[in-house]
Amino acid sequence: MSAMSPMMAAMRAMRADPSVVDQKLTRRTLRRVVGFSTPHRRLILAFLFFVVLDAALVVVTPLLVKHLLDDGIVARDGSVVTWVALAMVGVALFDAVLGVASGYLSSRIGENLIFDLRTQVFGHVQRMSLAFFTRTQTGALVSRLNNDVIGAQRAFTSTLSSTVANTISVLVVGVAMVALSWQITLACLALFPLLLIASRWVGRQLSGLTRQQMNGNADLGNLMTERFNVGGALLLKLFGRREDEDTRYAERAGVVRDLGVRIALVTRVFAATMMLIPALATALVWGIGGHLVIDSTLTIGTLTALATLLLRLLGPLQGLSNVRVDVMTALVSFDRVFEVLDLPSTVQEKPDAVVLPAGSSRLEFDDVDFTYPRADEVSLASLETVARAESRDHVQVLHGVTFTAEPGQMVALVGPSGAGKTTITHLVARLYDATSGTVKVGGYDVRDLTLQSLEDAVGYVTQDAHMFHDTIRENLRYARPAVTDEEIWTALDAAQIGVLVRSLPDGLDTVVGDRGYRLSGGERQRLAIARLLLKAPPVVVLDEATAHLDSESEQAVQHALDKALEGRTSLVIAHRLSTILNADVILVVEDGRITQQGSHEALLAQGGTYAVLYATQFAQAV
Ligand SMILES: Nc1ncnc2c1ncn2[C@@H]1O[C@H](COP(=O)(O)OP(=O)(O)OP(=O)(O)O)[C@@H](O)[C@H]1O
Repeated sequence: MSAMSPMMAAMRAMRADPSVVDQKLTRRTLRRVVGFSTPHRRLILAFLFFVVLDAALVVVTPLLVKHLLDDGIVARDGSVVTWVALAMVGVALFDAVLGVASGYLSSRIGENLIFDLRTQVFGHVQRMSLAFFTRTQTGALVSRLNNDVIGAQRAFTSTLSSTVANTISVLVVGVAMVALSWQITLACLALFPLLLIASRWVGRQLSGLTRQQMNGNADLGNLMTERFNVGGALLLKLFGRREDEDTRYAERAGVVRDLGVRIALVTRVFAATMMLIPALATALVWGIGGHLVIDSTLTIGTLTALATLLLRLLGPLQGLSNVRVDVMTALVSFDRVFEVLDLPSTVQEKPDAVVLPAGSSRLEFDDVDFTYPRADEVSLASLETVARAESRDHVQVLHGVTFTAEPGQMVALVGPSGAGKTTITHLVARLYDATSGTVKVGGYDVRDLTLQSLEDAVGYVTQDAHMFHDTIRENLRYARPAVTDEEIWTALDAAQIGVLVRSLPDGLDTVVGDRGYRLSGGERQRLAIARLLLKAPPVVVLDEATAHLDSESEQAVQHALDKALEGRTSLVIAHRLSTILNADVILVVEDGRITQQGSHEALLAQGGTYAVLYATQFAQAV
């Protein structure tokens, strides 16, 4: 009568990992689960009402059969036969309607719950600091958003309904059977422990095998995502490792295949047992009952009803034997979702944060120290697989960084690789927070500002300017959704990429591939500059492309940049001679410290690191 067959439900429950029962579930988890269900309590109550009614209906048909046999057929009363047969039709119709109604309610509740959980987790994850994303494995996170959310939903639909339905069924059927013949009921019940032992054994086998199978499948999935993204596929080709990859994949796929066979075998053994025990019990009922009928202690109708009821007891009993694992599995899923929801972001907006006045553009670093946060501060161990080993403290990356960029000034950062230039730029828009010292925009400590107003004020163009897999138009509208096509073209022209976009057959509707891959480095950066122009922030942070562009694109990018930085305060990681020549202030970053600062001429006259850097990195471009 329930939507899922008892056999299927039992198998699913057994595949669940029994170790989940050992998990500690706090009252808090339960309270939160109840909290999530509260908005849907009316639906849930209606649903439970239907489930209970449906479960109680289990005994009606067998009792009708008894009536039909004893008072109709044996008593040779045709009207009873007709009446009972019609009643059976009525019960069947009623049951069908109940099934549809409870199915509808169950999916309404389940889908609402998935919706609530999904939107909350998505909203929360979006607001995590960048540190979280640098640590977390995307696959693990996506799986948490998809699988666990669905697992949690099960608690409310299948588990809740099957537990309630099974309990009611066992009670109602049990009472009916005892009322009909307590002797036969007892004899049958003696067989059920056998069923429990069998299902426990299969459960243990299956959960172990299933866990291995899930890990195996995850392995296969990871291998494919790593190898089949553009970067991985490129690496694979460049190193000519096709055969090795074939072997590696075949090995892992082989493990999954063998496990599949073993799981199927255990499942068949279980299915056979599930068929055998009811068959034995039925033989018992007919054997003992048959004698009782001959002795006239029992009517034929009662015996038939008992035999039918017996079969209806089996599924619910089986379901209840696994209820603990079932409920706990669902609750563990909730716990795993809550774990993500509870992870605080290291970059938080203060409750009394103020909005940065429009046009504020003075940028100031005052004695800023910075150490990248440790894994346990920003992420969940369960969302990263490899980084677990790393638990040592990170070394300090920035030491007492102090400088000011007055409104409209261009400040260039130069220094050896790994010196901390990118890290400095990350502190401006609070991608990370300084460990000590202050970063100010427009005279406000960035930690006192609303995140939105700070993000609106600071625009970034990174080296690997990311584009979503969408059209050029949509990628540019990301900067300002209300922008018109005309404004887009103006920005594209200013960024020196208008001609190229016009020459594309689909123009603004051209889809830029995953990570904007179909564009060259220079084109992608110019597109990113157009996006920045549309956003028009007063402060610009720019990481110039290191790749050598041909002189034409070099010039185009240069013009685009001139436009982008015009009238704005900018912090530029400089790789180009013209940038350092144009910069108002150049900061030389070495080992996280600013060791020299001043104009190009002044620094050159000072000698030291700058003079060396200039000679090695920039001067050959002259
Ligand atoms: N997410 C991170 N977690 C931990 N350490 C990091 C992280 N990002 C960078 N680092 C470390 O911080 C130091 C400074 O890196 P940063 O990227 O700021 O240097 P950079 O001067 O921009 O170098 P490049 O010119 O090569 O880009 C490096 O030692 C780097 O290993």
